[in-house]
Amino acid sequence: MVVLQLASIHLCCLAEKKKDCWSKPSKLGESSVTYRRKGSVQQQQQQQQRKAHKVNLDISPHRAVSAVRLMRIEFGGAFADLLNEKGKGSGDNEMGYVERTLGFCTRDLDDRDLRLVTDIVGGTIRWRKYLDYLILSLCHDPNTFSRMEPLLLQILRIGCYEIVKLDVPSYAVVDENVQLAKVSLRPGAGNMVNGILRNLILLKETNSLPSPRVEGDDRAQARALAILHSHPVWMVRRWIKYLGHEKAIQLMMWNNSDPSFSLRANRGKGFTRSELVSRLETLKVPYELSPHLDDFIRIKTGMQSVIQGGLLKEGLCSVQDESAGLVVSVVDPQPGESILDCCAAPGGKTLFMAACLNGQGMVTAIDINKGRLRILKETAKLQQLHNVITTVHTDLRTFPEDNCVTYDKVLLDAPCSGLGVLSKRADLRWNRKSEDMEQLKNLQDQLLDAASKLVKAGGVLVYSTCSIDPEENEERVAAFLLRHQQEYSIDSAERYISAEFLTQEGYYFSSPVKNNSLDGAFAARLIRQS
Ligand SMILES: C[S@@+](CC[C@H](N)C(=O)[O-])C[C@H]1O[C@@H](n2cnc3c(N)ncnc32)[C@H](O)[C@@H]1O
Repeated sequence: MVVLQLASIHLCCLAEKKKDCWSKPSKLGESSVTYRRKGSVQQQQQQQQRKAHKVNLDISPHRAVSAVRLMRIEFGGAFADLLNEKGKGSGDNEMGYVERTLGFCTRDLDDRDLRLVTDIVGGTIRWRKYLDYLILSLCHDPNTFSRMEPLLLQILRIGCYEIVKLDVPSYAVVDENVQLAKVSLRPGAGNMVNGILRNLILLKETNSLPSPRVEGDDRAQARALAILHSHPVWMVRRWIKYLGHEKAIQLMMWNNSDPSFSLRANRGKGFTRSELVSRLETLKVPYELSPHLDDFIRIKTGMQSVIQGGLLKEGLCSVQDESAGLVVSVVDPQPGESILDCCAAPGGKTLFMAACLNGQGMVTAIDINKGRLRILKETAKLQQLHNVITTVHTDLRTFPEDNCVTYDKVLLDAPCSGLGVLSKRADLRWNRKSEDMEQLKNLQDQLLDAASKLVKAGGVLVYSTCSIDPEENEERVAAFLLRHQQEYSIDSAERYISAEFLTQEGYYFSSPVKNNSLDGAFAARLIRQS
C-alpha cells in the first residue's frame, strides 16, 4: 500500500472514529475499563485529572506507550502503520490511553521516545509469532501461555524483542518490563516477566535460543519457517509454491526489515526534485535520487524531520513508493487526456497522474469509500491539483450502468491482498487470511469487467495491484483476456519502464526480492480494439 503521509494522518482519525469505543478484554487486569471517545471538553477534563494523578517516572514512557499501542492494535482495531506514523497518529489522547490501560501515566514522549516506540511497536508486531514461540518455550507449561493476560503478553513480547532483536542493555530491559508488569498488573506478573526474560538472556548469551528444526514434509517445513521468520503458515506455503524455498525466505527477510520510504516532489505545485533535495539538505535528511523516476527521492531515515519541516503539510511532496510511481509510468498520462482512476482513494496515483497533466485534461477519481475519497479531495486541494481532478463516490461495478462517457485511459488499481507491501504494513500479515484470496479474486474480476466498459476504442486499460501473488496478477489478466478476446489485447509495458521490471508477457512487475528497496507491485497495459 502506498500511504500518503498526510492521508495517513487523516486516515488515522477515520480509524479512530470507526472504533468509537472498545472494551478491553476482562483478562487485562484489575483496572479493566471501557475505552470511549470523549468530546473535547471531556478531553480537557481528562488532561486536568491527569495532572492531579501520580506520574510514574520509573518506567520509560516509550515502553508504556508501546505496550498500550500494541493492545490497541491487537484488540482495538487500530492500524499499526497509522499509529506508528512516526509517532503522530494517536494525537493528544496518547497519555489518556496509557493511563486508562495501565492505571498511571508517564512523562510526555520526546522525539527519541517516539522513534523508539515506532521501532518497538513495528518490530514486536512483525516478530510476534517468533516471540510467542520463545515465550511459550520458556513458560514450560503451555497453559501458562494460553491463559496469560493480554497486557502481560505484550510486555513479554516487548522485552523479548528488545533482548533478541535490538541491542538494548539487558538489565534495563528486565528491570523496566518487570516494573511495568508489577505496577500495571500485579506483583506476580512482574515475577513472571523477571523469570522469562532472565532465562532468555542466559540462552542468548550461550547461543542456545530455542529454534524449530526445518525438517519433515512440506507442511512441517513451512510451519518451522513460519516461526523462524514470523509469518502465517499459509503465506509461507504459498510463497514456497510460487517462488521456491530460497526466494520465499528472502521475501520474509525483506518483510521483516526496516522499511525505507520514497518522496515524490509535487510538480503540480511547481515544486521540483532539485528543490526537494535542497530542502532535505537544509533539514539534514540523507537521501538518494531514484534511478527509476525523475520526481522521486529515497530516504531511509529522517521522516520525522520531513514532517516537522512542513514539506507534506504544504503539499510540496508526497510519500509514495517508487513501485506505485512506476504504475503511473505504465499509464503514461499525457496533457489533454481524460483519465479514469477506478479505485482511486486515498489518491496516491490519482495525484501523480494529475500532476503529469500540466493543468490540461482531467482525472476522474472514483471510489466506494466516502471517507477515503474525502481525503483524496483534501489532498488534491492542498497540492493545487483540484482543477484537474473530479471525484465520484460510487461502486465501480454499477458505475457503467449510469454512465455512458468513455475515457482515453482507465486505471484499475484493484483492492488486493497487499502481499507486496508487508515491510511497510507490519500488521497486515496477521490480518490477512487465506480465504481472503478467493474473495479478492472474484472482486478483481468483477471490477475489471466494469472498468473495461469505460475505455474508448483505441484507449488504454491498466490493471494494477500491490500484490506479488500471480493469482491476483497475471492470472486475473489472463482470465479477463479470455472473457474479452475480441475487445482487448496486451500492450507491452516496455516503452514505459526499464527492462528489469518487464515480465515475459510484457507486464510491469516489481519484486522486493529482485528489485531491492522497492515494494511489490504489478501492472498490465491493455488496449481496447473495439
Ligand atoms: C488499492 S486501494 C487504491 C489505492 C489508490 N489507487 C492509491 O494509489 O492511493 C483500493 C481502493 O479500491 C476501493 N474499492 C473497493 N471496492 C470498490 C468498488 N466496488 N468500487 C469502487 N472502489 C472500490 C477501496 O475503497 C480502496 O480505496
